[in-house]
Amino acid sequence: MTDIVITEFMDEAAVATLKARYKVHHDPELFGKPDELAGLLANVPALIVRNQTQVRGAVLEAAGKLKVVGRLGVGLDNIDMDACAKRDIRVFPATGANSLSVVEYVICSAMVLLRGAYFANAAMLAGEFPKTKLIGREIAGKRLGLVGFGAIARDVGHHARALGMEVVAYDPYVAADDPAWQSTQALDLDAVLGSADVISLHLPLTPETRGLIGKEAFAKMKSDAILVNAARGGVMDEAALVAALKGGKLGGAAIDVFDEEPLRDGAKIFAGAPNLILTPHIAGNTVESNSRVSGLVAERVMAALEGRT
Ligand SMILES: O=C(O)[C@H](O)COP(=O)(O)O
Repeated sequence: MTDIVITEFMDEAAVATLKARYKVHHDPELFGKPDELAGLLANVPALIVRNQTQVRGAVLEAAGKLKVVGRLGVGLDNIDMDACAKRDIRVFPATGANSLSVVEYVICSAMVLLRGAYFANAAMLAGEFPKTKLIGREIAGKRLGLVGFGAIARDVGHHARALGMEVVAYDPYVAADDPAWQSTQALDLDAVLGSADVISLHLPLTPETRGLIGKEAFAKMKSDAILVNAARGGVMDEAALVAALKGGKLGGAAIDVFDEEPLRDGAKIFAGAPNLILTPHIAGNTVESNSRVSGLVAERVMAALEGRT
């Protein structure tokens, strides 16, 4: 009988650790087969997912013996947390374990877009030498505006300061006397949007944050600002982003997360938008973070199954 079902990719060493002690069913594509998943879960006490598996509705209904969900990441919007609580199912995210990968994605994207020097291969291969067209900007001395000031945002701020950036943030849920504000100026949302050279979103997707960065928010940004969204797609209005880029109202954007993933037909909306980097929700995924995330979740799931936590 299966003890643990894993529905998405997971570091092989961590899977081997689980297999040494438990009967494991690991299918990295199972997230796309909800009926098969529901059929597998009837007597299974532990489920391990990333963010593509929807842990709700029929899947939870079918999982009558489920006690533990391991989440190979930090966002919990793919898991019905209320339904899990009602069923006494404990959910263990990999808090902190992918932060550094997200930090590097944000900083790297901001540097690439500020510098503006890395999209010239076609011209170079055609024999051009566009030296005067590729004079970009330094990151040092620029203002980073963090929208959301949780653990990952703070880590981004820490690294940004090391590069000489000034860091400001908006987060109404962080108390005014929180020590985190000692190194970062708290501003209201409009002030962050209106004054930052690089804006990075670090918000969970909730009814309150859905669509927060829309047409009005883009209108407040500096026309040469860079936007990075490695948080959740629904937080930002994709059509408004494209309009801002096409209208010269925004300097560039790196977008890792989308309203609908994968993009499919939704990809069309981004066609022709300049200075835009699109990536498939991988800001938190590196070889190193996969190892840390998988090791942490494997340990937490085993501890829960063995009554050690
Ligand atoms: O919530 C997260 O931690 C990130 O979105 C990454 O999630 P993933 O590793 O499941 O893609």
